[in-house]
Amino acid sequence: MDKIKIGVLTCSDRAAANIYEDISGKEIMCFFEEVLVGAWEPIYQVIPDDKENIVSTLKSMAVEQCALIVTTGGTGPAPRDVTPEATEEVCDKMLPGFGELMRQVSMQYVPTAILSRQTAGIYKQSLIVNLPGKPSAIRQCLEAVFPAIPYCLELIGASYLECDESKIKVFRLKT
Ligand SMILES: Nc1ncnc2c1ncn2[C@@H]1O[C@H](COP(=O)(O)OP(=O)(O)OP(=O)(O)O)[C@@H](O)[C@H]1O
Ligand SMILES: Nc1nc2c(c(=O)[nH]1)N[C@H]1C(S)=C(S)[C@@H](COP(=O)(O)O)O[C@H]1N2
Repeated sequence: MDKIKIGVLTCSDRAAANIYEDISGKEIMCFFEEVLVGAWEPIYQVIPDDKENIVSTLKSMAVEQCALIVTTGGTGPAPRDVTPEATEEVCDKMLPGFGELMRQVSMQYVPTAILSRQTAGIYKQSLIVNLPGKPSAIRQCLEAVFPAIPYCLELIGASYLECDESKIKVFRLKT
């Protein structure tokens, strides 16, 4: 069987300029390494907070057949935070429940969770999910929304994600 491709896109001026190491993108890959069973490969990029660059990178990851594309960073209210706008520009359909749930869960950890405009949506046969830039936000958000991701990928005709049920429970409709 072909390896499932997962796009990991860090949107950060400073990580892209090597001012700090991109810990958050690596944390996303660690999470998938733990919960997925079976072959998968990351398509990983670190780019600055530039809307046109984010739009074209999301599209090229979809063309490379990434079933899932997870972004980190650029979801806040600062002038250069444009990841949600780029995601909305690319997507055919938005899935606002992802952002709603991630903000709700994040509020248990930080009161500033309300500042993230993170969202999710479908572009062709790829699911795009935005996460905040903070390394600690990665697991808090992914653990909350991941259970719905395998079924979502099935509904859009993307890949079948096999998961380690001892690490994470996922929802699938019984057929
Ligand atoms: N990819 C990352 N890897 C490691 N630490 C990060 C990353 N993104 C953000 N951080 C940390 O979280 C803090 C707050 O992130 P901030 O919201 O300023 O980042 P951003 O807007 O996503 O990225 P940047 O400001 O570099 O363009 C940063 O000061 C940094 O310590
Ligand atoms: N789980 C979680 N969510 C979080 C945070 C966090 O530390 N943990 N940081 C908040 C802060 S301080 C900001 S400004 C916004 C946007 O962050 P971003 O621009 O790095 O994406 O995410 C928010 N959501």
